Amino acid sequence: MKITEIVLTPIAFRDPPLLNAAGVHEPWALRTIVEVHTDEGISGLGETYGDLGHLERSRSVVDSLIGLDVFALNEMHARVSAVLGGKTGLDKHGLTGNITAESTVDRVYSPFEVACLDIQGKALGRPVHDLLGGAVRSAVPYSAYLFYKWDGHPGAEPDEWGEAIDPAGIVAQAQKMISEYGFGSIKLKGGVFPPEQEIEAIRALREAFPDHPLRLDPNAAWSPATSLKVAAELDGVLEYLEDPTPEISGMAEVAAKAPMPLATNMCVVAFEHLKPSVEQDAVQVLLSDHHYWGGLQRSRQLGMICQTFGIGLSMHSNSHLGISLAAMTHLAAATPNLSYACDTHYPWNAADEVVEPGVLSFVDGSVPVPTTPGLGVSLDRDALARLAENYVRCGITSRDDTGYMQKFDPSYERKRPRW
Ligand SMILES: O=C([O-])[C@@H](O)[C@@H](O)[C@H](O)[C@@H](O)C(=O)[O-]
Ligand SMILES: [Mg+2]
Repeated sequence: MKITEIVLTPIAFRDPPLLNAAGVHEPWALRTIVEVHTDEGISGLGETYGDLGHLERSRSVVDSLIGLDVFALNEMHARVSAVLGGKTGLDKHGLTGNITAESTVDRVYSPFEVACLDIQGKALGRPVHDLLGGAVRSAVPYSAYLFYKWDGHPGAEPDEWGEAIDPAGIVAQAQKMISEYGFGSIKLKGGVFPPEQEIEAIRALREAFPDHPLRLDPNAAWSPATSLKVAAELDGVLEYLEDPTPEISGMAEVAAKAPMPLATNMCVVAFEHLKPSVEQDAVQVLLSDHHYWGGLQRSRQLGMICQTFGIGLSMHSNSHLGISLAAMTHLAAATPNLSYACDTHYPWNAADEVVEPGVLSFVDGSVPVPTTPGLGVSLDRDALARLAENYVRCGITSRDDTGYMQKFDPSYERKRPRW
């Protein structure tokens, strides 16, 4: 079954003013929707980043993939690598860590792989998780992903989530999200306020939700010494502490004395980072993410590597829509050692969905695994056209949380570590 055409559509969807260690989310989040068509009339979907650099790199490989068999995924990876020729991508916001030339290939390749698995599944009449070894769970648990936030974008009406800039606001946000989605675990995005305030927020969450596992992720905003102080304060409270400090060596220094496991989606983001991390025992839980670990099959291989070295497995998320949610759910369903509830930004962006309703839903904090052929989702063409129009009109071409924050606070600087 040969690839005859590939269509890449950049889109923009509304995003609330979520605060993080790099600044604040802009009013629009960007993604690219990938459609792969074949000579047998079967098409597949992928979803990836929308930043211009990534979009251009993705566009640059399209011609080399035309004519390829949709089962020839090793060859597809090799062709993407050959076209990119060692180019390395860069995230302006810097929240996804040390991107390398190899992981740039994996990032570009990923949505094409997902679309080909969607096609393979449709051709075989089997869901994508069957192509990954079969589901070991019928529903995938996700966590409530809390953010400090403003009540709305400056100059606009307050959004439905309201303000969250202190422990009471964070607890109220958790209550709303958990009552709507039923999540059974909670992650707080930190690195926004001085660590003492974020410790207070975690304590308030513990009091309000005595049985929910809790995580805190300051995106490397703390020095190793600050990280160890926070870790000692939150001993027995966190299931893991995510990226307290920059770099593998810094994480190793903290991990040697911290009472809880350390997790990352920043210092180990490419296969070449695994060896030094394992040698230094820097990370006890890895957050996988098929968008940058080279698609679903490579993420399964990552799962096996983690199992081999006794590293726990969780899943990272950026702002995303339903094609990504479907892919994440199939992958998590078919990854036996994925023992933590996955992250998802979905509640923040669900209002602008690009797939037809009915397949994906949250039941008690979990997404029931789709059982129909392929990913199980199809595009809502009207929504795609609307979101593509947003992209053209919104004027944003690369996510820039720091630049957006500086519009309101010109003295704001990005510092890592800040405390
Ligand atoms: O969207 C955000 O602000 C997050 O901070 C995101 O960019 C991170 O990549 C991510 O969710 C994380 O877990 O570090
Ligand atoms: Mg993180």
